[in-house]
Amino acid sequence: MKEAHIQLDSSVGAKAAILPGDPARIDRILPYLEHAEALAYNREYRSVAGLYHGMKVIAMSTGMGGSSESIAVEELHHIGVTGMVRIGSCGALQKGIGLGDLVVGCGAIRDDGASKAYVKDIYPAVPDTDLLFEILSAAKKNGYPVHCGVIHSHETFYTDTNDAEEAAWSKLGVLGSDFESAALFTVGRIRGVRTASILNNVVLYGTSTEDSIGSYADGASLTAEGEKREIITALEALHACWEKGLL
Ligand SMILES: O=P(O)(O)O[C@H]1O[C@H](CO)[C@@H](O)[C@H]1O
Ligand SMILES: O=c1cc[nH]c(=O)[nH]1
Repeated sequence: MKEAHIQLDSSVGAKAAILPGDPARIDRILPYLEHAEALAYNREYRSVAGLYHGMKVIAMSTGMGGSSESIAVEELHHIGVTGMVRIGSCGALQKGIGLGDLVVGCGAIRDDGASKAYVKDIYPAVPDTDLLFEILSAAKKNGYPVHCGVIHSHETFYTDTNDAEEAAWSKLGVLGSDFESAALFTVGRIRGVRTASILNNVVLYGTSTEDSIGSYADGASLTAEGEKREIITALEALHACWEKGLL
């Protein structure tokens, strides 16, 4: 039977998945896959499957926010996926993180709602160590600018307190903000799924979030390059784990 939201079942036969937020990003993943086939498009969940150096991989969008992310993780887990890497976008919280630089979370602040629905927020949101190691190895081997540290997953943007909260996290050395990584790490850990998150920085610290995200949507070149970097890094890392029999 097909999963209710992602509309996929275990006949896909993939252990690995890369997870952008935006359904449009799926088109830009396709050139990296062989024998790619469209699978489903229900709500925010658009999926394709293909081969990456012999490894079957699903690319599926998860939409915006921790609740959509948590449903994606649960339903992909039900159909047999054991390794998931988010390829998202973020806003930098530190000067010195350039547009298109990769921000890799070694842990995420659980300022979202979904992860708290699973477990008290004293439980840490951390990625899988093997996937994290392979991500950093691949990014460094390819010469990509990469920053690894604590990231902040928040629930939404337009609250009256968002700017003040981000300034406070910045002072504490947090690298950047997204919406979904904390839910991905938390639900992945609880369900025994390997997860990790690579974020393409689309907002320089101290600049307008809305304008910068608009430029990214319009295909601005530095952030388009960052997106290519995160796709390649995610596929290489998943493949390395798959070859080692970890997925
Ligand atoms: O580009 P994606 O992967 O959606 O990631 C980021 O962009 C969205 C906000 O613009 C949020 O989902 C945030 O996490
Ligand atoms: O500034 C940003 C950009 C993308 N996603 C976020 O959560 N924040």
